[in-house]
Amino acid sequence: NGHEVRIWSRGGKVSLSAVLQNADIILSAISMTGVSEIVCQIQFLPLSGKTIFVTATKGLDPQTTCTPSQIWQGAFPDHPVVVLSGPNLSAEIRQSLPAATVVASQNQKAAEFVQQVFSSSRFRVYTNPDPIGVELGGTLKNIMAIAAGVCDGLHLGSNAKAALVTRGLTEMVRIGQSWGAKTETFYGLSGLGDLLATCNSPLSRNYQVGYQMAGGKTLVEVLENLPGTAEGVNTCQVLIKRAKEDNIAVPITEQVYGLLQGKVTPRQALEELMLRDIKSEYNC
Ligand SMILES: NC(=O)C1=CN([C@@H]2O[C@H](COP(=O)(O)OP(=O)(O)OC[C@H]3O[C@@H](n4cnc5c(N)ncnc54)[C@H](OP(=O)(O)O)[C@@H]3O)[C@@H](O)[C@H]2O)C=CC1
Ligand SMILES: O=C(CO)COP(=O)(O)O
Repeated sequence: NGHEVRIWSRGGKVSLSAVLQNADIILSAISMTGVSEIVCQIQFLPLSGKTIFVTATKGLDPQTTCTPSQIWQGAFPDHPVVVLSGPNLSAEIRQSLPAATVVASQNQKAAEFVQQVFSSSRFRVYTNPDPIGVELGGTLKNIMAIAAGVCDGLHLGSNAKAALVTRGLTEMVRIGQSWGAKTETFYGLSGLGDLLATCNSPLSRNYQVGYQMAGGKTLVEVLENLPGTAEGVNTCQVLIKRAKEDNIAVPITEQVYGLLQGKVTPRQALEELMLRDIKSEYNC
């Protein structure tokens, strides 16, 4: 959009301090494993008092189970933090194909500023006042995308896929409700929207993990050749721990966890889900 953009990565030659100097917006798109470390580094650097942080990471911190925006906000309580999340497969964005996304913050003015900065004829940006809901949508759908990859890898058909994605959304809503997110957020772009994109696209790394494991590869073999991060693998571990503590039913996540741990085969995971106690659609 004609803005001055400075990019930093740990392998580059520019210093983090020079890149951040007087920035209106600092957008972090690093994988979950690096978030706490970068937050710590930035805490010691001089920033403009007006800087807005935007976080695009989709994951949960293994130690604290915090979301990335909670980590940023905890470290920078006087700066607005905005979550950017949506059905945004990067290979399609790179081709200038049209896409939409959500920017969410407790600070409405900051969200509107970020919306203005990022909106273009190829990228339609909506604001939302529920950052935790938007963030959890993008994060939890990664587990469902692994399951969807398994479903397609086993050639289980369209009925099975529709059932999985729909029950996956129900599971995401249940977790979100327990963590203080708004239910309606999960029916928007950052929830259902991202779920549809990643559960149906081989471009999704998380989908690829499930698809290739259904084809007989181990997790280690899949990750060796995967381009980039499949956040769902770590998110699944963190969520299992947190769901146990909070007593939330997460049947699909449990089967994905068993699969990733090598404790069940894709077919066994399917059987477990199909043979659960029969119940009302409204019950978990
Ligand atoms: N908000 C959205 O709509 C979307 C969000 N995402 C999310 O964005 C995040 C990144 O995805 P993606 O770019 O595909 O992943 P990649 O694995 O391709 O890239 C991860 C990046 O994080 C950097 N990184 C990791 N650890 C550290 C660290 N300790 N210090 C500094 N940098 C670090 C890596 O640096 P290096 O190259 O040096 O290893 C790399 O540049 C994920 O959480 C993903 O889920 C993805 C798509 C859309
Ligand atoms: O979050 C994404 C698109 O919205 C990217 O999905 P993957 O991380 O599964 O590739």
